[in-house]
Amino acid sequence: MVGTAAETTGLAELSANKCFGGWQKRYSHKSNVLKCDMQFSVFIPPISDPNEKLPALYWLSGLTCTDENFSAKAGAQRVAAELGIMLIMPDTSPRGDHIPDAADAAYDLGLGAGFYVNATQEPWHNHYQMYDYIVEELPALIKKEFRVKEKAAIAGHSMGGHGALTIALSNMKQYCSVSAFAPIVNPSDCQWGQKAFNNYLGENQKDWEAYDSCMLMRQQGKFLHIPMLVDQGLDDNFFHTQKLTKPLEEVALELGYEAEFRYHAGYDHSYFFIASFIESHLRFHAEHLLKQ
Ligand SMILES: N[C@@H](CCC(=O)N[C@@H](CSC=O)C(=O)NCC(=O)O)C(=O)O
Repeated sequence: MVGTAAETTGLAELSANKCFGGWQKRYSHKSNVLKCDMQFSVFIPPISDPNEKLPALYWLSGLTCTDENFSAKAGAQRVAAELGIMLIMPDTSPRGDHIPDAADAAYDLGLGAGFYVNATQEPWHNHYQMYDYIVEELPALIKKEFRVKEKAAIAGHSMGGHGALTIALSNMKQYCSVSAFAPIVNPSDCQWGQKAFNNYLGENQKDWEAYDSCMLMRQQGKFLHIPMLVDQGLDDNFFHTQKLTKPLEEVALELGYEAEFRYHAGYDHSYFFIASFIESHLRFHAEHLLKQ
């Protein structure tokens, strides 16, 4: 189907590499939401029945990443091919010379650090609408260009784990399952999150609650449930300082929200950690994706 609606979406294929019987591909397109050209990567598993809709998993990457870190480093394609899961890997911020960046080009604000929020503050709000891009614009494009099942799974790492959890907890009917590696779960109470939220959302901390997993689980988790898996390395140097994983587990325990939190001795914050456990995340999501 790719290419048939290229004129209307501005979708262009940048690269295609055969991989485990499927295809690793990269596309660019015009984003109306972010007001810039964006790139994203996909892995399309080997397809036996072209009429069947593919189960799809969105992967949200962390600070400094593009759409390419996960496809190059996580080693997810072999198991995604076996399970027949399509992987969709967006970029982490709007891109281009006209896009505002941190004044000092800091790695934790601006380009590569969109935090999956809809910014309300100058100079960010005109382009930094990553929440709407991930929840609405990109899925609409994917559904137009590929045959995918109605509900997707969503996963991510660190800032991307925060994105996956907040998006899933706010849109439990759109996603079938969520998982995260070393997610920032309480951004309102750590340096990375406070810096981003002060800049993108302003000083009123009430406006931060819609993007804080702990707060969202308290608000939504009493009434609704989405299957959740979280992995955390115990040698992760950001574990305590950036409020990764543990505060959300505490809320889940308090509410009786069923979710699996796993801690792994010796693992750090890197893609080596992700590569070590990505297979079980894919199998976890496959179970829920294939129920549709
Ligand atoms: N450069 C920074 C840390 C940057 C970093 O560790 N980025 C992680 C995500 S951290 C949270 O969102 C990452 O995925 N990097 C890309 C990679 O391919 O490893 C520092 O020096 O502290």
